[in-house]
Amino acid sequence: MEIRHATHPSALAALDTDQLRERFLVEDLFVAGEVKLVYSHEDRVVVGGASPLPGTPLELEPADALRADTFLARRELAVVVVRGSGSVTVDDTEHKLDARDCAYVGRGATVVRFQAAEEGTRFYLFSTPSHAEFPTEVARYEDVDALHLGDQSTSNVREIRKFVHADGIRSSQLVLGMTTLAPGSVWNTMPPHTHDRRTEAYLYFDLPDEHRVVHLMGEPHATRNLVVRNEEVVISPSWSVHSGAGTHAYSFVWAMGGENQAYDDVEPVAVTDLR
Ligand SMILES: O=C(O)C(=O)C[C@H](O)C(=O)CO
Ligand SMILES: [Zn+2]
Repeated sequence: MEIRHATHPSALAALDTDQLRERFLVEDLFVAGEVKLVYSHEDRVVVGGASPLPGTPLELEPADALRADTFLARRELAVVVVRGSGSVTVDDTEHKLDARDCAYVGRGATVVRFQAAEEGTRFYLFSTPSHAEFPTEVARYEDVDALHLGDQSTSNVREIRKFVHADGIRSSQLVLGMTTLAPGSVWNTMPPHTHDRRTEAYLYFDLPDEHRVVHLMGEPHATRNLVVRNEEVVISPSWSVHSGAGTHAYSFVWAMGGENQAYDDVEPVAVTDLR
């Protein structure tokens, strides 16, 4: 498991492009036949990718950094299928998942196993510390209500689906959903925002290989950008704006952990105040 330390916002100005990417961008999360994990000290979130080959399941193992016998001894986990289809087995129960479906696994589950039903299946993992037990649940993409946001004139028509949240699948602190841009729309999260009480990670997916998302981060008065490929993650500390424009439409999984689960507890930043 890779470890990433927390960053004070004042450090940002001195970071060159490579250093900025090393701290906030997670590349190469999906490697065939492997589970890859990155532990961030920003709210102690873990992002990961499980990419099993058909017929060879992969298990979620505890890592040294957790000092625990099982990965979920003191944590909770959400799993989203970003490519292909398969299943997640939690202890003795197998949950079949299609593309874009989400499974929540609560604290205390001992065995979590990923199986691919087809070549190229990829499971995105997001985990936070947990101080209470909640049951394992599955949210099917098609069954989750879509919130329609944005406008064609501002190139940000998009659908937001909340999977794990205060009024959906219950959790200790984890909140997760998915946003999909309409064809021709490119901007997410406009106006951008910060949320001092939560760290957030965006996993961009369904972006053609020859396209990129230019993701804005940093304090609103001093933004920096990360050029992001398909299936890469940006970690946004609580002080960082997060918003992006693609050279093509795309989807992303947004996931948060921290002080509260209030989706609306944000500090919006007017576009005209961005620098
Ligand atoms: O496009 C959007 O707007 C989003 O998806 C915003 C995210 O849900 C978010 O940043 C939640 O804090
Ligand atoms: Zn946010």
